[in-house]
Amino acid sequence: AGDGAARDGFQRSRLLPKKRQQRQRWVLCSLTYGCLGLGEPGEAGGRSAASPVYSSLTVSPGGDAAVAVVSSEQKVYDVVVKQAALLKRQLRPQQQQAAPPAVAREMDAPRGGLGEAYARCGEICEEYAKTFYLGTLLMTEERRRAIWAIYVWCRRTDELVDGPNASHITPQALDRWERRLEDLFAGRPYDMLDAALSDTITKFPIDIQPFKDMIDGMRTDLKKARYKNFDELYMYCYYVAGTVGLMSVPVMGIAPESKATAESVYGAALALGLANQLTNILRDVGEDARRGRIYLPQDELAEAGLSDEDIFKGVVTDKWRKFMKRQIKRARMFFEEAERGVTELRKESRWPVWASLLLYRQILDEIEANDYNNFTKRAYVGKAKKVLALPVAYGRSLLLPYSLRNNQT
Ligand SMILES: CC(C)=CCC/C(C)=C/CC/C(C)=C/CC/C(C)=C/[C@@H]1[C@@H](COP(=O)(O)OP(=O)(O)O)[C@]1(C)CC/C=C(\C)CC/C=C(\C)CCC=C(C)C
Repeated sequence: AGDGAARDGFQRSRLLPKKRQQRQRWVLCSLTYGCLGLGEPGEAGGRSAASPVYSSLTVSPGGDAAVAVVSSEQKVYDVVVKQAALLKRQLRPQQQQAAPPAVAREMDAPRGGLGEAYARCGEICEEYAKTFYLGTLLMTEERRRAIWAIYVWCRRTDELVDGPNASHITPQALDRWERRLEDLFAGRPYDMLDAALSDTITKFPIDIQPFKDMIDGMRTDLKKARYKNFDELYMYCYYVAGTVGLMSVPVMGIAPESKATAESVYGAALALGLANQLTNILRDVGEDARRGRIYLPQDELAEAGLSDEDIFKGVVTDKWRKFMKRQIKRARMFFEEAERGVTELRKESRWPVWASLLLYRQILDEIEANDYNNFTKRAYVGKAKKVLALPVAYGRSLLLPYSLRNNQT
């Protein structure tokens, strides 16, 4: 169903009436302006109504402005629209309407079965992401357990390509992982941790598509070690991190008092995932290069007069500093885009999101403080700064949703 919908989305975006194309383009501009090297609005080369925002927007042979090649942003935006529509209708996709599996019902006792499965998810989450885990403790029990279950599925998926057995992972293994995902969405979990997610999807309107897309991202990671331009990198970041934002919104919930559209909240969640992943990439340039990987837009590297060899050599030069400044600026734009959306989440869900946003964004400051040496130094946010971020995050979580301030929507 997810694949079909994605195809529909692709077709739809090619055939969008002009007005809708313009509206979508505006929304996407707000997510991407500056991201293609454009300056601030009003700056020379900045965003204007005529700015070519999409890297792959083309003009048809007849000269008629048309979206002949759909950009990654457009494709992802179609997913956002679909996810938002599902949430609005509080409709579960067909796979999720299956009755809870017998195995899950038997396991619903607080200490045995499902209770234990969720507890194990919590332990894994605490082990890998302590600060985030602490943040989830503020959420209602049902939401917290659901976020843990999603976290564990994402972590396991990531471990397939990034963990100790990564060198043995084949596309076939990912196909098997995807079949397992389909089974758990159909109420047939394979193991205890899958059972927690299988239960979660019966409680929240979570769609399978972002999960499938994450697996697709891992497939990309197996075969692709270079990204031609930001459009390609954008797609990769959506697959491995933007998807996490889309999976999380139905659980975190939009505040009942919020006047924001579901689309804009999903857009913000996507932006936060992208911002986190771009930051992760910038922090890990040296580490990735040692594995032969360069998750940076090749065309922008070339524009800056840099080559793969320069990355492998790992010497900080003025060219590198200039290149990095541009990349950091882009990542910060996505964080900014996400901020408004966090205020629209349910009050009790905001703290962990603010905490992760503030902490992850600080990694960018640390890269600057290291004079852009991300080849041999790992940008790291110290304990004191981490601790300080928590009350700041808490303070922000008390703020009124942005859509309620001065009648903004
Ligand atoms: C509150 C919160 C942050 C919830 C998300 C919880 C969740 C389900 C996380 C899953 C993370 C995960 C294991 C993803 C697998 C792919 C991957 C590794 C992505 C990278 C994460 C960090 O990785 P890692 O732990 O290896 O990093 P360190 O090396 O330890 O630094 C990513 C960079 C992506 C993370 C993306 C998010 C957390 C998405 C955030 C967006 C939301 C929660 C939506 C919030 C809603 C609005 C409206 C803004």
